[in-house]
Amino acid sequence: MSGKTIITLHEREGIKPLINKPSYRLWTVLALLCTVVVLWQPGILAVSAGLFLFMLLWCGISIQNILGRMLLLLPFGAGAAIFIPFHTPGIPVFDFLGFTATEEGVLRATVILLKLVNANLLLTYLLSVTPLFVLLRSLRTVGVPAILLELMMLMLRYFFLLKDEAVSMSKAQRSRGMRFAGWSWNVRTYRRFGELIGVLFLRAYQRSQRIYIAMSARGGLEGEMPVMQKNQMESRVNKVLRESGDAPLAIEVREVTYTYGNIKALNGVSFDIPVGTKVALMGPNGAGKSTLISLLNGLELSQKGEVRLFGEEVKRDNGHQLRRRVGVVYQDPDDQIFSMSVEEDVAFGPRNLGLNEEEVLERVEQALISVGMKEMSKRSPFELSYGQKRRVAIAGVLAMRPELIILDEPMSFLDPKGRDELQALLENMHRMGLTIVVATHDVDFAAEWADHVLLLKEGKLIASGTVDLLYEDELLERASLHLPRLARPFRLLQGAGDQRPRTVKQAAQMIWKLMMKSTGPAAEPGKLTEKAKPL
Ligand SMILES: Nc1ncnc2c1ncn2[C@@H]1O[C@H](COP(=O)(O)OP(=O)(O)OP(=O)(O)O)[C@@H](O)[C@H]1O
Repeated sequence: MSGKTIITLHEREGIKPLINKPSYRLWTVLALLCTVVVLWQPGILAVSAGLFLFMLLWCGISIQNILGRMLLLLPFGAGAAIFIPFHTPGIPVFDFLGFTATEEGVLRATVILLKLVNANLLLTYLLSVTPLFVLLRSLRTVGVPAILLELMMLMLRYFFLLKDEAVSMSKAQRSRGMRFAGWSWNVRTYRRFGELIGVLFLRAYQRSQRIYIAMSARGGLEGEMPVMQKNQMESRVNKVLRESGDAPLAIEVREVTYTYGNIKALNGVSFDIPVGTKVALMGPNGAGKSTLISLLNGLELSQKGEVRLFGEEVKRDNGHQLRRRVGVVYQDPDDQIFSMSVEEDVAFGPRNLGLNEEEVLERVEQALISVGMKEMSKRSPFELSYGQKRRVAIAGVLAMRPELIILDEPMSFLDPKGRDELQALLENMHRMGLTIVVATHDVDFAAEWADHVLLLKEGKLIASGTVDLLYEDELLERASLHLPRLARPFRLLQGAGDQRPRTVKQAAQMIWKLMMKSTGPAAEPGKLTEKAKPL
């Protein structure tokens, strides 16, 4: 453990907690703190300080860390050492600058200093061996109200958020030549610094709004929905679907319009998505994809038209119930993760469903296994890589066991291996029976993965259908997309322009067939067209 570390976010190797159960640890420290407060014998306090120091070293806490925390005592200790001996009546011992220190005063100052040292050692032990989120949870066992703990967690999240925003802004500004050199700042530097602080709070505010939406989407702000209620609702919806005799539809969007002020983000959009479909939602920047996602999740309500999820119209009063059947994974995982450990974060949604702790833990384990993050369950999410955070965000949604899952640009910032793994995970989720909607700009991924494509442009649905849409040049042009890479070589080969390989395997088979067909020298299939010939 580094000498700088004062609190710990996750369990660290090499640190022995001495008392394994965090709540027992907390109770023991509290009991010892009370004992230290009531003791007035300097001898006993000195011995206990020695014992606590030995205990800390035995636990594996570095001496730098202990000394670092002792420095925090300096202002209080100095106050006790300077004032108390001279202000306590009793037998005089020595004079200093005209003030007389008394025997009782020296004894009292020594005792107070020893008490401070003991308390500091105990708190160092507690904070060093107990991850912060575990500590906060164990405060429940000493009667701290749950709401207060939630508030503390959120405040901590806000603190980390500000820190992250400050670090990324400072990096971005320094990379563009900004410098805060030394103490000799000029007016321009102060002005820039002021702007920086203002923008920092604005960004943190915007991010906290997004976190609020993500919490709300996982039932965090609307109180518990008992599982019974959810089951009852499911059976009611399924009954409606059975009685209607239609193919079950996961999503029905009818003439939906949504505006921000005078900007029409969605304009008369209509489509149906049957249960179990893999949908790619595509379109250029500003097409209205994110707005549509907010409507599908019931976070926003359409101003005209209607949205139905699993046969039930999304309204203000049932939005939060339907939302629990629809999981959304936002583009930036930092908007979605707010708890102090991976497992706490994944457990957030199931706890809001009112499940018992055993079932919550079972769901958390399953969700973490399915995204390959079981090993990291105790880690702090804020210390993970971007790809790992995205997996945690997906696990958090999977643990809610939704029937429809919507992912906003899930491939962004992932390395090629991460993309392959995410695609495999999406396939897995689909096999589990989920309907999946992925908002993406990645045509190659959409062509390979999706069953159905929705093309949006300037708030209008310009096409809805199978992935064949992704091979229609005119549509691609209108939607600012390009032909899937696997199909491009075929456009350059005579007689093969209509080939639409979705996977590398299909492309290889098509090439093989073309090679088999190829016999004569002139216009045989598979020969390069004029366009493709080298000059
Ligand atoms: N909060 C907002 N206030 C005002 N206008 C907004 C707001 N959010 C989105 N818009 C506007 O609504 C339109 C649709 O935006 P939306 O974010 O839904 O598009 P998108 O397809 O998700 O874009 P991108 O691919 O860039 O994420 C855009 O013109 C955008 O400027």
